[in-house]
Amino acid sequence: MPVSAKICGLSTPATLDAAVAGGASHVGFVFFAPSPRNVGLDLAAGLAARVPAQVRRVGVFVDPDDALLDAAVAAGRLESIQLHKTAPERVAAIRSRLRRDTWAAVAVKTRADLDAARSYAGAADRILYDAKTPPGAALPGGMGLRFDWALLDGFRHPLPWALSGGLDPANVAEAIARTGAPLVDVSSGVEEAPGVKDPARIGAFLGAVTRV
Ligand SMILES: O=C(O)c1ccccc1NCC(=O)[C@H](O)[C@H](O)COP(=O)(O)O
Repeated sequence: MPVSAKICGLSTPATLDAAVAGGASHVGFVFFAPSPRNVGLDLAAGLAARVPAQVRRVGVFVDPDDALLDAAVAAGRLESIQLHKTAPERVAAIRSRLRRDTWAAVAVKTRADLDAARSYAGAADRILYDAKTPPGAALPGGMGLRFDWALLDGFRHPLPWALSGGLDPANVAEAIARTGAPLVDVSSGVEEAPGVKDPARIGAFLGAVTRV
């Protein structure tokens, strides 16, 4: 089964085009003002128009309100909603109201953190395992942090899932081999600076995934 890849935090036509050309299955647009990858509605609309039918547009949010979701879904023509720091009941309500493929991010540092994934069964369509960022960090994701992949050994995933956190062109093949991830997600590992994606690194990441 081929492994799918999401390139997250895209904010320019050139890097979006590199993700599409390299075979990304998903492209992510961040709607979170403190992020260096935040896209406004106009930018999201322009980027969304470049995405071909076979690639899914994912909006990335941190416990969003309905007004932001509605505006972003319309502007970015979002097919999937990725929710960080959002309680299961709220994830379920968003999924029910928007009727979109809905991902719940689970922040992982210890094995006990994985228990949170179970609470999203019936509420979300997919779990995104991501590295837990330190207390007080400005962002709950996109910080290039990795968690111990061995924590996933033997874990019974309650939903379809994806792996993220500190992935890059050099380690993604090992990550897939080690965890069996069906979908991998990257942001800072394909950047030259926070929020500045590098088309060559995007191509290298997707090439490494394709060769698995
Ligand atoms: O990327 C951001 O700036 C961001 C901001 C707020 C919430 C989530 C965010 N990113 C989520 C992602 O999907 C990232 O791809 C994931 O955390 C992995 O990031 P990285 O470790 O930098 O590859």
